[in-house]
Amino acid sequence: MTEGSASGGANGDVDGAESPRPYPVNLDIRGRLAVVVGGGHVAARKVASLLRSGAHVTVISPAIDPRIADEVERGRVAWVDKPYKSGDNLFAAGRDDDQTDLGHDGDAGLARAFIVIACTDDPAVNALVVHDARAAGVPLINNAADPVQSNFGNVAVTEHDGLMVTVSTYGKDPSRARKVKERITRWLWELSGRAT
Ligand SMILES: C[C@@]1(CC(=O)O)c2cc3[nH]c(cc4nc(cc5[nH]c(cc(n2)[C@H]1CCC(=O)O)[C@@](C)(CC(=O)O)[C@@H]5CCC(=O)O)C(CC(=O)O)=C4CCC(=O)O)c(CCC(=O)O)c3CC(=O)O
Ligand SMILES: NC(=O)C1=CN([C@@H]2O[C@H](COP(=O)(O)OP(=O)(O)OC[C@H]3O[C@@H](n4cnc5c(N)ncnc54)[C@H](O)[C@@H]3O)[C@@H](O)[C@H]2O)C=CC1
Repeated sequence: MTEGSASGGANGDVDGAESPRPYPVNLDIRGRLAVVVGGGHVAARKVASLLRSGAHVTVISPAIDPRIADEVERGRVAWVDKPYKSGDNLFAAGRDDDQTDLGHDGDAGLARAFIVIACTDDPAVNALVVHDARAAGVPLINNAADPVQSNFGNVAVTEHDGLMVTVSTYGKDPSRARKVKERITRWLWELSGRAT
């Protein structure tokens, strides 16, 4: 049984009134190591939000989206320029602080991560990353293509004038979450327009 599957995954099925809901929190991840495996469109979005929250981000992928490349260029993201491989010594290129030294020879590569997000376009690789992250004791694990394998889900976020509003569909309809978030954003701007 996969982690969290008893409740349909942390952000999976939440149908009946008796089903447990995901526990909503605001996490302090400043200075924590976040490893994103995959470097495409989805990775670019996750990297941006991890950076906004002050995480130290390492991306493992043979290719990266221009938005990630830009952050690598600016020294804000460490890039391990190769396909994911279990147990690799992932001493991150481009930054030598302890946070991105993911392991020495023999260490499980992901062991120092606080958050791991698997978002390659290969389901087998994503599943392997989730497996390795669990084995390494990583606290927070997300498979962007499979909520049932995740123990947390990403949410749509809008911020305005000291307010943060987050929207979730329990993993069921991410586009709906984005659309509702966009409406809330417009509404918050309208409200603040009236207030002034
Ligand atoms: C479960 C979850 C896992 C997680 O990422 O944690 C997940 C999973 C999946 N998303 C899929 C598709 C898309 N997701 C987006 C966008 C967002 N997805 C986000 C979150 C989540 N997505 C989590 C649940 C959120 C919730 O509970 O509602 C947002 C809110 C936050 C963020 O990513 O930062 C962000 C909006 C950002 C914003 O603008 O605010 C778009 C683009 C769009 O809509 O613009 C598309 C293309 C839509 C299309 O194709 O129509 C697929 C199908 C993939 C496939 O078919 O291959 C899966 C897999 C599956 O559902 O099984
Ligand atoms: N959670 C979410 O918000 C969403 C999730 N998805 C899912 O996320 C996955 C990725 O989608 P996109 O980013 O649009 O794909 P993409 O094609 O833009 O990017 C895939 C990335 O994975 C990398 N990759 C491939 N094999 C790899 C390996 N062995 N090791 C490391 N990196 C590897 C590629 O180099 C590329 O950078 C898809 O499976 C899709 O189902 C899609 C849309 C939204």
